[in-house]
Amino acid sequence: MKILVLNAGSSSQKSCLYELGESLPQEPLTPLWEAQIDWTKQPGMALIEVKTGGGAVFEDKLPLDDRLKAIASMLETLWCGDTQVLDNPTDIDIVGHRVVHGGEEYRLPTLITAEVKDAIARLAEYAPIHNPVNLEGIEAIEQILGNSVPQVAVFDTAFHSQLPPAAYVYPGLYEWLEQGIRRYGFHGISHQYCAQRTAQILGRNLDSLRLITCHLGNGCSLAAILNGYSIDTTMGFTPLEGLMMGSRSGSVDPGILIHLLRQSGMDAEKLDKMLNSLSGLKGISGLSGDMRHILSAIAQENPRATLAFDIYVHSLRKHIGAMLASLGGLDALVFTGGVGENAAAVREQACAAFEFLGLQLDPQENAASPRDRDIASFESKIRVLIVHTQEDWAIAVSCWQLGFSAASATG
Ligand SMILES: Nc1ncnc2c1ncn2[C@@H]1O[C@H](COP(=O)(O)OP(=O)(O)O)[C@@H](O)[C@H]1O
Ligand SMILES: CC(=O)OP(=O)(O)O
Ligand SMILES: [Mg+2]
Repeated sequence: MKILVLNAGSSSQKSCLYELGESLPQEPLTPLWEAQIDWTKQPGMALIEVKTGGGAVFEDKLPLDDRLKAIASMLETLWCGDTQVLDNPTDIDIVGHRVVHGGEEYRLPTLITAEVKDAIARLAEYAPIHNPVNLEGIEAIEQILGNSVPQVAVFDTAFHSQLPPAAYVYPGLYEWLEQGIRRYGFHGISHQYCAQRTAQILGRNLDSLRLITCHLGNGCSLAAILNGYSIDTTMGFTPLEGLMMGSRSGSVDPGILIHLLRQSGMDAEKLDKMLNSLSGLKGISGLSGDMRHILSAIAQENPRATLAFDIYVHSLRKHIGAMLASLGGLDALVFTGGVGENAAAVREQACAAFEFLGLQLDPQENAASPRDRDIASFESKIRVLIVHTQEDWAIAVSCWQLGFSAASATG
């Protein structure tokens, strides 16, 4: 089965093609083809990068005015040119999409229909920098590949759909809950994949493990995972709550928002932009939301970059402490996402706060940032792992499990 995966983020559209046979391999497969469009790296331009399992590469630049055209150009490299891996677009059996907000209704991978698309559009109100671009990917496939290929939405909220009420009900008005204002949690595809991979790496059963998974990418969240179930998480009704992030504030006193709204000239749109796009590492450093830029500015003794890093670590430690309390103990702390997998200084400083529990990193292993490895010292009472998140692979597996093929879907 040939499975195309689209993972749309606020700044990029990533895509992979996997081929899966009749049984699921133990380890994630390397995609036959991988591509990415970066919408923000160069102002006014969409940068396309493609590589194949066979080592072919392709790069292109298109004006940003027509995003659909850029997506079409990216997908064409599947069946044309040096990166060709398919004879024909109709060779694609199924397309899987990461969809960030699935609300209360969508708790399982779901075949996309007009009704599902309406729900994704409706929920864009709560995930304004995510759901619209997820929908854009779905509509691009409809236009480029037609309606005969089945499309599946895999929701980032799904893994957290069994949180206990005390973790998902906000202590505001009871009516909030009746209106669907509750904690949903996000990055579920990544948290679930990393939990399963951790159990595999440790040679333990997931159903007897207490884990905290730290997804630290552009967006950042933690999950407290008990016996394979998410029982608490730091993101909430929207992907804005919790940890300090690249350009998002994470949790701030809601009184600040009331104060800002009362100030002349401040409205919901401006607040949205301020909290989602101009805050976090970017807002504090005044430089960038990219941890690599923050670390190099710290090396140049930039005081605002240092402050941004210190707040990031403080927020991370504090929220790990909260997840620890929800779990009542911990077998392994897991780092994933671009920052979690690569920034040794973040892991070192976060872990230092938990030495009193007998958690101890192996400093050399930590400095080397190895993928899918236990980096705790031999004596450590809590294991610490780096797991390379593979959301696209997890989406492909969900599609495979749904058991669709172009043949069965079209009868
Ligand atoms: N070598 C590195 N050292 C520190 N941070 C890194 C490194 N590589 C990537 N990052 C960070 O990872 C972030 C992106 O993480 P990623 O998981 O790819 O994000 P996304 O949420 O877009 O999927 C970047 O903003 C960057 O700060
Ligand atoms: C849900 C979310 O924050 O996703 P991302 O980290 O991709 O922005
Ligand atoms: Mg991501």
